[in-house]
Amino acid sequence: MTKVLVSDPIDQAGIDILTQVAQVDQKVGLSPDQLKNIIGEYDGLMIRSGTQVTSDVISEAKKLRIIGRAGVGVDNVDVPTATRKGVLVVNSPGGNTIAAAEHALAMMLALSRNIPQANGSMFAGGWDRKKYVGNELYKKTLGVVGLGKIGSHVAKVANAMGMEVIGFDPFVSNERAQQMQVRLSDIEELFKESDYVTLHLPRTPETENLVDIDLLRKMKPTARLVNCARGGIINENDLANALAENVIQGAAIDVYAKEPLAENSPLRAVKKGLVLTPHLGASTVEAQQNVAIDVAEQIRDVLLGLPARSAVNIPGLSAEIMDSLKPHLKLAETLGLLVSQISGGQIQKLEVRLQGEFAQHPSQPLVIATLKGLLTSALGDKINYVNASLEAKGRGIDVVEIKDELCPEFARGSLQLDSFSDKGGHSVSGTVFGDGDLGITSIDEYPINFVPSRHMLFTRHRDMPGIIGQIGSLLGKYNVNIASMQVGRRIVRGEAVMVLSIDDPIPSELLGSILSMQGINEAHSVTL
Ligand SMILES: NC(=O)c1ccc[n+]([C@@H]2O[C@H](COP(=O)([O-])OP(=O)(O)OC[C@H]3O[C@@H](n4cnc5c(N)ncnc54)[C@H](O)[C@@H]3O)[C@@H](O)[C@H]2O)c1
Ligand SMILES: O=C(O)CC[C@@H](O)C(=O)O
Repeated sequence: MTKVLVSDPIDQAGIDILTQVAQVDQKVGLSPDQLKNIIGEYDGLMIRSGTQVTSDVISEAKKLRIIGRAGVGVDNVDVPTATRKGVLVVNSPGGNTIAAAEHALAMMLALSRNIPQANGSMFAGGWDRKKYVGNELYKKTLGVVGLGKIGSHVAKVANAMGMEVIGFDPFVSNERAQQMQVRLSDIEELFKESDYVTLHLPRTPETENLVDIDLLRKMKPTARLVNCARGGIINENDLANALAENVIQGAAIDVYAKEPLAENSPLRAVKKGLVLTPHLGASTVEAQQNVAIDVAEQIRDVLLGLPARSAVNIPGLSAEIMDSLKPHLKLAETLGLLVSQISGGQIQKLEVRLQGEFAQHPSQPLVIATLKGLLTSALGDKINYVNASLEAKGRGIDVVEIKDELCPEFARGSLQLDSFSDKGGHSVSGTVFGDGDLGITSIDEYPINFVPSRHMLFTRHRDMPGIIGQIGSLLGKYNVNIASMQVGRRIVRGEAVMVLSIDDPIPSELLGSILSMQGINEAHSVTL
C-alpha cells in the first residue's frame, strides 16, 4: 500500500488529491524523533514550513520517493541528503506569490499608518488621533531587494500607487528592470535612498545577516524596513538595537532566524516602531489551496511514475521537458544501459555526443538519462534522475558533452556514447524515428540497425563462415529462443559485430561457452 505522510496543516484540496493514489496519514506537530521513527513507512511526505526534514530524518527513510513542500522555500529540507538518497524534492514556486507580495504591501501600509498600534489602543479604550499620524506611500522611494516573482509584483503595485521603485538583484538585467519600471541600484545606495526597503530574496550563506547594523545605519532615520522573505537575512539583535536607538523609524517582520520566534527574542522586547506577524506571508485561503493542489498533484504523479512539474533537485527536468523529450530520454537511458553492459570495466570517462535534433534540445536532461542508464546495472533501483549526476561524480566518471547541430545520416539526429574504461573503449549510437520508435544505429562504430529489446546477446567476432551458425546451435541447446539477428561489419572477413534479440536472458554457462568458441573476441549478455 502506497503511503503519504502529511506532517503540517495542508488544505483539504491537496489531501483529496493524495487519497486518489495513497493512504494519507495526517500527523501534525510531530517531534523530530517521532518523525524519524515513522518515516520508514512512507513513500511520500508533504510539508509546509513547520516540519524540519533533516539529514537524520531522510537517513531513516526506507522507501521515500518524494518530499513535497507546499510553498516556495525548501530551507527546512536537507536537499543535498535527499538528492544523495534519490528522493525527489518538489515545491510550488508560484502558488503563494500574490499572498506574500500582498502581505509585504500590507506591512508597509500598517507601518506607515500605525494601524496595529492604533487598533491596540482602541481596544484598550483609547481615542488617540494625534499620536497615530502617519505617512503616505505616494511619491516615496521604495527599495526592493530581490526582483523575482514576489519582488516584481510588489514593484508593480508600488508603481501603481505612485511610488518610485529602485531595486537590487544581481541576477536581473537592465532590460528586465526597465520592463518592471524599476531603476537598478547597488545595495548600499538602495538602503541610503529608500523611504521603505522590502526584502524578497532567498536565505543563502551569502544573504545571511546581509542586513546588519552597518547597513541599517546607512538608512534614513525616517526609513522603514519590511521582511516577508526569510528569517536570518536581517540580524535580529542589530534590528532591535537600531529601533531602540532611532537609527530607523520602523520595521515589519514576518519571518525569523529561528521559528517559532523565541519568547525571549530581543524583537519581542522592542517598544516602538515594530510590527511582527508569525510567518503569515503565504497564509491566505487562496494561496493555501494553490500550493496544496500544486504539490499534491506532483506527489500523486511521481507516485504513479510520472515526472514532476517543479523538481527542486533535478533542475531543468520539468514535466513539460520530460514529456516533449520522452523518446529521446528513453534512447539516452537505453544507450547508457547498453554501453555499461558491453564495457565490462569501470568506466572512467563518458563522451555524450548530441547530433542534429538532439543538439537542439537542452542537453542536461539527456545527460542525466544517460547516466541513469549507465549506473543502473550497478545500482538497480537506487539510481534515478535525482541522484544520477551525483553518483556519476562520486564514482569519478568524467562526463564530456559534445554538440553537433549537423547530422546528415538521420532526420531526427542521433545520440552517441563513447565510454572509456580500464578495459578499453566502446561506443554505441542510436536515433529516434518519426513515430517515436528507438533504433540502435552503430556499435563500436560498426553500422547496425536494430530495435532494442529486453534481452540481447552482443558479440564481436571474426567474420568467417559457420560462426553465427555455431552460436545459434549453442543457444538452441540451452533452449534460448532467438527473436531477431543483426550483423554489422566494415571489411569482409575482418571483424564483425552481432546483436541477437532473445526471449530469455543468457545463462552464464552459455555465455562462457560462447566466449570459448574460436573466433569470438567478445560476448556480452545485455538486459535493458
Ligand atoms: N513569508 C512567506 O510566507 C513567504 C511566502 C513565499 C515566499 N517567501 C520567500 O520570499 C522570497 C522570494 O520568493 P520568490 O518566490 O519571489 O523567489 P524568486 O526566486 O522568484 O525570487 C528571488 C529573487 O532573489 C534574487 N536574489 C538572489 N540572491 C540575491 C541577493 N544576494 N541579493 C538580491 N537579490 C537576490 C534572485 O535573483 C531572484 O530574482 C524567498 O525567500 C521565499 O522563500 C516567503
Ligand atoms: O508554509 C507556509 O506557510 C510558509 C510558506 C512560505 O514561507 C514559502 O516559502 O512558501
